Amino acid sequence: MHILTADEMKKIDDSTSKEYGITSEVLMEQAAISIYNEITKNFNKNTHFLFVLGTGNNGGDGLATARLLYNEGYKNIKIAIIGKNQSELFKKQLKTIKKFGFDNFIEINDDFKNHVSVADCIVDGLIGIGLKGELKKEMLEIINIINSKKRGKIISIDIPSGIDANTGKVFGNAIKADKTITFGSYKLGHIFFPGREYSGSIIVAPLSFPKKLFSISHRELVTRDMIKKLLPKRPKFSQKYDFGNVLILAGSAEFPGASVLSAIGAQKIGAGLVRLITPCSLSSSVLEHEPGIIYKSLNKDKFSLRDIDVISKNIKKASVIVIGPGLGRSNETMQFVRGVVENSKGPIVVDADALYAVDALTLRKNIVLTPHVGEMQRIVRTDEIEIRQNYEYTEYFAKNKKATIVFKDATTIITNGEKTYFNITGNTALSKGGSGDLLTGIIAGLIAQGLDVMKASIIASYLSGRTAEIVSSEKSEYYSTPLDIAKNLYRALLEVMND
Ligand SMILES: NC(=O)C1=CN([C@@H]2O[C@H](COP(=O)(O)OP(=O)(O)OC[C@H]3O[C@@H](n4cnc5c(N)ncnc54)[C@H](O)[C@@H]3O)[C@@H](O)[C@H]2O)[C@@H](O)CC1
Ligand SMILES: [K+]
Repeated sequence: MHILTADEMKKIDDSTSKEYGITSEVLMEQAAISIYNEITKNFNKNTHFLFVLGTGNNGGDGLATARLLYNEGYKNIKIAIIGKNQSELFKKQLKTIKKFGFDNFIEINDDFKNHVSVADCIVDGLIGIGLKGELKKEMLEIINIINSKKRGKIISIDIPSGIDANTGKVFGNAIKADKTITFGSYKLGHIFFPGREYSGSIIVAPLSFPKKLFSISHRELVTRDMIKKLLPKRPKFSQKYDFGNVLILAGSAEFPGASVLSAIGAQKIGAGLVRLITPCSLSSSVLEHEPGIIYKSLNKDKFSLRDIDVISKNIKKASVIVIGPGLGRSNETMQFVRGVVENSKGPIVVDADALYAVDALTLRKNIVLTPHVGEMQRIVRTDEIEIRQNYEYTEYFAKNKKATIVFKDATTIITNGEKTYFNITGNTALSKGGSGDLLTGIIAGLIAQGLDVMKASIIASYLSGRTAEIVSSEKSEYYSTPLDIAKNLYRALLEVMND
């Protein structure tokens, strides 16, 4: 599913009406019917509704929904309207609902708090994708009153009022919805925090927008359907060399564990051969976890440039190289990283400590960088808030450097600067040392099976996140470890395969 900016949505709306003859009135009626259907699934005719509406088309959707409910015998409906400049569609909807006999409009005065507290369901149609700048004071006060409500549910139309549809940022304050019903497709504000949290559960009502118009956006959400289509095939008539050869250059005396998790990740996702080379010896821990991993130690503390000669055959044979987990950041090791990248033309996953060498590397599209927030912040030299809420930085960097980036965060961004995918599976079970090393291994294991770096990164991000959700539903997000996730990867895989 494509993910849109507010402008892209407006363009689609415009084309649907001008080129395809499905007018904004029709779309608004469809929007209202979809909200009505959702409401009537969950609330009966005795429900006390309060519609809190602005005077733009978001408010117009609210008026049309209230009218549908009223017309079907939902009698306990109050409508509060905030603002003066009514859009044309809002004006029409106001006339229409009055024609149907509805007249229970309430004022925003001292009584408003009481109306809010007795409502079983508040429908928020204050502002949708037309939000401009910081919220006006009156709007802020209303949102504060609604958010301090102790009981009942809040449903937002299109996007919680106060959330910027392009970034997910809160403009002053925003409605904390239990559910949001949006139209056509997700907006960026639904999938980036804090907007993602304020939206509650999200329902996308398709309306009659022609599907092909959505290709206006180069951004997509990673979904299970997508993963099902992308998973590499495993033909029966095959052998291990058909599933690729992963070379993992990782670990140091100080950080031995990371390399093991990467190797396990590559193997458990189906790579034919996984070869792990570490500077120091950790044979018992590798073999304990997975005897199938081919393991070699160079019997030293850390990698340095001259090790390239020792492993050059392995570099040549590899279908993909992983470099970085647990390497350490000494100058010698950074030179080693550069040497490996310069000595290979194939795909490389550059992670963790190896990311410290990025400035000195000549990148290319088949090199994947997998930074977390701190690493990304350092790579693009900006502050944390900017980088987490501005996917465009990441896209720009990928385009400029001609690399593929997997920016690991609560909403993961996977981009080569031309196409961008957002993954929203996962939870805090992944906010632990080691989960990045595992992800890196999974990405490499998929590349080894013949996928391009973007596809491999999309699948790996989805599966590791989904496995974290499955495992933590039994063991909690506190308890679940990267090794638990590695060992349970098959459950997310089977879920996709059997879907
Ligand atoms: N785009 C589409 O394809 C469709 C849009 N529809 C609805 O139309 C909405 C967009 O309508 P509009 O473009 O009229 O815009 P909105 O109704 O989202 O917002 C405009 C209103 O918000 C107020 N406002 C904006 N910024 C403010 C701020 N900082 N402080 C206080 N008030 C502020 C404006 O004064 C105006 O009243 C969508 O969110 C959706 O609900 C639906 O009817 C279905 C089809
Ligand atoms: K809204």
